[in-house]
Amino acid sequence: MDYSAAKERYASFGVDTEEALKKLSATPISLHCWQGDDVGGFESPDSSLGGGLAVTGNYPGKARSIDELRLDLEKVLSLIPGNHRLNLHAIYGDFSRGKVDRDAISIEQFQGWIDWCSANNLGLDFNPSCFGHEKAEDGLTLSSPDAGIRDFWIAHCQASRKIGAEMGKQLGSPCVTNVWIPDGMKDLPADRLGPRERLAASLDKVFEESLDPAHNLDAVESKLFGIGSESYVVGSHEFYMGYATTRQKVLCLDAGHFHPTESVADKISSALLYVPELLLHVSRGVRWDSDHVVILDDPTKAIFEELVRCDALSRTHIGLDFFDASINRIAAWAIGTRSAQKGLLMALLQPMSKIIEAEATGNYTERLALLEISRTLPWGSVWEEFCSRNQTPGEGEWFAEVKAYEDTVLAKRS
Ligand SMILES: C[C@H](O)[C@H](O)[C@@H](O)C(=O)CO
Ligand SMILES: [Mn+2]
Repeated sequence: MDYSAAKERYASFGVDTEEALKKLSATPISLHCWQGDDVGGFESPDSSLGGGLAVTGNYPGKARSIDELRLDLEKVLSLIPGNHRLNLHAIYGDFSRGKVDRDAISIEQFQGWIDWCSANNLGLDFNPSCFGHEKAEDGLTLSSPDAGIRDFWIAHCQASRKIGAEMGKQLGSPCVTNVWIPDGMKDLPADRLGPRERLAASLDKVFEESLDPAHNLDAVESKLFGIGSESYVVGSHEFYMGYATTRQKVLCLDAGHFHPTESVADKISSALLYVPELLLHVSRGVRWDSDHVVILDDPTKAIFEELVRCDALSRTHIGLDFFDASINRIAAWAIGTRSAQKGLLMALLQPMSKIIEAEATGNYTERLALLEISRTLPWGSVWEEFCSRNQTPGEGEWFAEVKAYEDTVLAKRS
């Protein structure tokens, strides 16, 4: 079906496709840099991941330097319609002028990224990297019983916020600086309270300096468990829900950080009542926090439906969090980002006024019927129109471009 026919079909359900396209266009997705090199970073050539994170696969062509990562990101951006952001971890700084430990990083290591983002019309988000470091080897950082270890990671997170604020200032768009720590225990802890008290105190120190929210927004991310923290995670959902509520921080919901049967979408409306803003890490856990590439599955669609139904797009920062080294990494980025955008578009195209009217009048039969009917409305034609208006390849075209890039660029990386 061509776009004008699709537009008419949607209009018959009271949906304005132009309005949906406008909203989709105004919603950036923050592309996570770490899909490009399996969360390696550029601190040292022999970096190890740690922190309960795992990347499997050995597909050829991973980015080995900042230049290669930027080249790959430029390719990915050409395959994704709209204007977006880059989400950088601290380990992706430019350390070519000499190693700087995490507690001493400054804007110096990140100015190159700011300049590149500015040239590519991208906003920038940031994350302290509290893993893959000798001071995180026992799996404890901000909640460690060792004050020296805590102070080191507090300094790293403080430095990261300042870098985030400078990124936001220079690029004219607030940087979301998201704190995630791996802290937890493999086996049953005797003391669950102490580490949480220490984490809250450490975070209060991290956030002590007030920074202009026009430049930096603080986010905190919970987790259910990781490899080596199966029995106890200090920064659990309840911990951060309480922390973000009492300190009015941005709450990060990672779709892989909950029990597989829990609905992340259902958490959105509750969290919005208590925290100022949300950060999403759109991800796909397969049985656990496996960080599979995002696809247009039901949990992903449900998250975007909730954002639209809660009218929460202006209070939500959408980021991605997956890393798959078993498939072409450029394709992984393109599939995941385009799927997130498609999920959002589908949600924006739902005949909500009719569905809400049915619900308000107690007509639950019509509500269910409309939800089912909306699944087969021609959203794909509206998506193709969005790609074409943004001079990006449509569904039938983008993969050939990835293949060509693999042959001409990735295959030459040994
Ligand atoms: C790289 C990590 O995925 C990221 O920092 C964090 O967001 C996470 O989800 C850890 O499981
Ligand atoms: Mn995450």
